[in-house]
Amino acid sequence: MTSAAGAAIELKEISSAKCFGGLQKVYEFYSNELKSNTKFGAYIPEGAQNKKLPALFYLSGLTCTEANFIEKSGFQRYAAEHKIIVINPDTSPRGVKIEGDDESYDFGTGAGFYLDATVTKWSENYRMYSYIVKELTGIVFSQLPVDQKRVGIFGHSMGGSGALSIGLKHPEIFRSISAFAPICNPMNCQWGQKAFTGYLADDQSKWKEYDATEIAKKYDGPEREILLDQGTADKFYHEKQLLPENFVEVQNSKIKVHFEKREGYDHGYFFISTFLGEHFKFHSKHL
Ligand SMILES: N[C@@H](CCC(=O)N[C@@H](CS)C(=O)NCC(=O)O)C(=O)O
Repeated sequence: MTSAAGAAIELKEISSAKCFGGLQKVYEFYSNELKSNTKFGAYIPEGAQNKKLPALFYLSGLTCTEANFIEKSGFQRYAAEHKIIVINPDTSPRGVKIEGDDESYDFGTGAGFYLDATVTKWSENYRMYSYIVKELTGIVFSQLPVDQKRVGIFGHSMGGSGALSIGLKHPEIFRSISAFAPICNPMNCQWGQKAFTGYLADDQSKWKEYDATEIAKKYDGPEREILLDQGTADKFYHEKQLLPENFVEVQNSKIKVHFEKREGYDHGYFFISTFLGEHFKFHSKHL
């Protein structure tokens, strides 16, 4: 979808609250990609009335809706300080009732994995990749005061996988990338193998299209510095669901990874909120 098409989509404002001088909003609309209603958060700092501001898209992890990041991270303080609009979508289609979509926390509802499913049962609705890259960007660029030339992406866990893969696949949209405890090499971990088998069947060439480490190996776009934070007490890191070292190893002349291991931090929002300020500083420098 282009931003012109995005302009025609009607957004319903679900809530709006003043926060650090700006407004934390939640919008809902009917997504043509997800064939269902979907919500997203939009934090608009003070000052956006007069000029267009840079924007950051934040992708959440397994089990999250748009609410987790809005309510638990405290990001609004940094977005207000750096004057950055923050957009955060849901993690899957909702309310579409596909058999099996609620059987586990790591597949189906709350676990869209930011890909376009090819398996028939899921392919009508589970199109989170196209939703983010085409539809949501089209809407945001046409309806919110965003400077399209200054847009970055970040995320957590499954959303970190989405941020790394979408950011590297679309350097023309996203100029800066960072991630908290991302699933870096989904083809080689249980979460990823379960999701990719379910959504994409056995075609490994399709899997590679959504695997950040595989995408990085082939990356030939503009030079990118990536900030990657990983807590050392993260149980999913120890269970080898995240595999950040595999991604770091692929660094080349085009991709430089700032890999920060954070002593004693786990996988949750206390970890995210502790290092969020550094991520905003990082994006602000690159946008
Ligand atoms: N529910 C799962 C873990 C899922 C999980 O940790 N999700 C992370 C993203 S991967 C999250 O952000 N959860 C929501 C929250 O902490 O608010 C479990 O019990 O093992």
